[in-house]
Amino acid sequence: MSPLANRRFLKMHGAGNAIVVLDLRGTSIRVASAEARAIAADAHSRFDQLMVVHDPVTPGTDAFMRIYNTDGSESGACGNGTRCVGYALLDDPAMARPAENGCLTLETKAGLVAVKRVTDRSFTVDMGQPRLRWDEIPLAEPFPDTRRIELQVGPIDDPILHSPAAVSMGNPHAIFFVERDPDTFDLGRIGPLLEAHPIFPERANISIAQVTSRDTIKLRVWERGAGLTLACGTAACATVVAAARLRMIGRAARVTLPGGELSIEWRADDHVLMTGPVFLEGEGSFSPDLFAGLDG
Ligand SMILES: N[C@H](CCC[C@H](N)C(=O)O)C(=O)O
Repeated sequence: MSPLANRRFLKMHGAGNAIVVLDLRGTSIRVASAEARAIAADAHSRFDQLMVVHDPVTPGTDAFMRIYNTDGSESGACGNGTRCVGYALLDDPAMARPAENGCLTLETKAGLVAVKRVTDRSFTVDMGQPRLRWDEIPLAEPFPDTRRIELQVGPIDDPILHSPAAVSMGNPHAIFFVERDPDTFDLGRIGPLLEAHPIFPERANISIAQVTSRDTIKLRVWERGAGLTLACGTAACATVVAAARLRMIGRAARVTLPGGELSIEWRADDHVLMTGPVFLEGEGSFSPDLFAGLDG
């Protein structure tokens, strides 16, 4: 039987991004991709991202966090999920442990992030520094200027979308800036075509953004490994960085997504701060049946 059977999880969302939080600290259990897919497929534990909390690896950090998408793939970052983990490790009766001045340092395979409570249902995450060089994003070709890369959708002489910005927040993002409402684009059709485009050796999250003022952006996202979601924290961060690099905004903006609003600031020290809501929907435990017949 899977060691995940009967383990407790929190069902949450961050601005509509469906998140499941699982605490595996004190165990050597690792979640296999097939197990993550099985959890995502279950109505009670369906998620856009599964956030798994493990014992800390690097001294001075509070936990190591593994992040799984709906398709079982792993990501180095998840902004909305990190806020939910902040709630779980600071406020959940079973998961909470004392934290230095209410701030947690979490490690992922992409680096360190820090999360703290702002109010009982709002958290701020220091998402670290954006990665802007082509080989850090990564891209398959050496674009010297990643503020606009050569990629387009639609007829060569009249593209529907073209020249996206490329940014990594620990995970790869391509952001198309458009003049009209992002909702008028069929991202459900365009997203999967671009997610797996050869220019993105690790695939990519695909965003369509409209800068609506010097400090407001309307954003729609097709997420790598999860599809259309109601919000994507790292995409919001990547979009603010990209828009600031293109001088379309200052260094801070309110980003409106279908599931809610996130406040993003690209601080002068190059760290990107994201503030947004968390919602606890409930808790549950994984039925053993979920993992029946899974190999490995
Ligand atoms: N799908 C993303 C991970 C989750 C990002 C998103 N949910 C967020 O809040 O940042 C990826 O594979 O890079």
